[in-house]
Amino acid sequence: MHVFGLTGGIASGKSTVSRMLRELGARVLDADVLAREVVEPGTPGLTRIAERFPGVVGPDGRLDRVKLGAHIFADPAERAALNAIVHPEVRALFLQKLQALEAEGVTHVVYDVPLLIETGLHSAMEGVAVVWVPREAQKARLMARDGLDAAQAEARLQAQMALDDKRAHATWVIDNSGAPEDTRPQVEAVWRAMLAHG
Ligand SMILES: CC(C)(COP(=O)(O)OP(=O)(O)OC[C@H]1O[C@@H](n2cnc3c(N)ncnc32)[C@H](O)[C@@H]1O)[C@@H](O)C(=O)NCCC(=O)NCCS
Ligand SMILES: Nc1ncnc2c1ncn2[C@@H]1O[C@H](COP(=O)(O)OP(=O)(O)OP(=O)(O)O)[C@@H](O)[C@H]1O
Repeated sequence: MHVFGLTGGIASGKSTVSRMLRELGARVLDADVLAREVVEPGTPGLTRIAERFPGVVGPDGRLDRVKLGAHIFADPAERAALNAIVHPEVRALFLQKLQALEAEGVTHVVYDVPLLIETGLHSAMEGVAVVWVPREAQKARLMARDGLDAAQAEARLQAQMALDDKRAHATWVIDNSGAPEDTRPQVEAVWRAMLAHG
C-alpha cells in the first residue's frame, strides 16, 4: 500500500484539491471526517470530551462544535488537551480504514490531514503534497467561507504552522492562488507522480 499525505492550511484549498484527486480516481481519507466520526454520540471520544470540557455537549447529545471551537482556538493549552483526546482516536480509525481499503485491493491512498506536519505524521508518508496560497488569500478565503471577522480568522491561522513553513516539507507544492483551472493540471501531475510509486 502506498500512502501519501495531502495537507495545507485552513481554507487553503485542500478540499478543492481532494475533490479533484477523487475525480481522477484517487481514494482519499479525510482526517476532518474521521475526527467527526470519533466524537459521534455514544463514542468514548465524546465521553472524554464531555468530562474535560463541561458544557460542550448539547441537550441533543451532540458535540457543540462552534462552542468547543471558540474555546480551543483561543487557548493553546486547551487545544492541546483536545488534541490529546481526539488524535489517538483518529489515528486508530485511520489504520482501520486503511486496512479496509487494502482488503479491497486499493494500492494508492491519499490521506488529507490539516495537521499532518504539526503532528509529525508527514514522516510516515511516501510523499507529501502541500496546498499553498499566500497568507492574505488564505485569510480572505477563510473569512468569506466561514463568516469570520479578521480577529477570529487570525486566531485560527495562528493555531497552525504557516503555509510558507509547510512548503519546506513538501514533496509536491500545489499552488492554489490562481483560479481552480490553474490548480487542476498541478493536481493531475501530482496524482501521476503518486501512481508512479510502486
Ligand atoms: C474544535 C472543533 C470541534 C471545531 O469544529 P469545526 O466544525 O468548527 O471545524 P472542523 O472540524 O471542520 O475543522 C476546520 C479546520 O480547523 C482546523 N483545526 C481543527 N482542529 C484543529 C486543531 N486541534 N488545531 C489546529 N487546527 C485545527 C483544521 O484546519 C480543520 O480543517 C474540531 O475542529 C475538532 O474536534 N478539532 C480537534 C480534532 C483535530 O485536530 N482535527 C483536525 C485534524 S485531525
Ligand atoms: N483556486 C481558488 N480560487 C478561489 N477560491 C478558492 C479556490 N480554491 C478554493 N477556494 C475557496 O476557498 C475556500 C477554502 O477552500 P477549501 O474549502 O477547499 O479549503 P480547505 O483547505 O479544505 O479548508 P479547510 O481545511 O478549512 O476545510 C472555499 O470557500 C473555496 O471555495
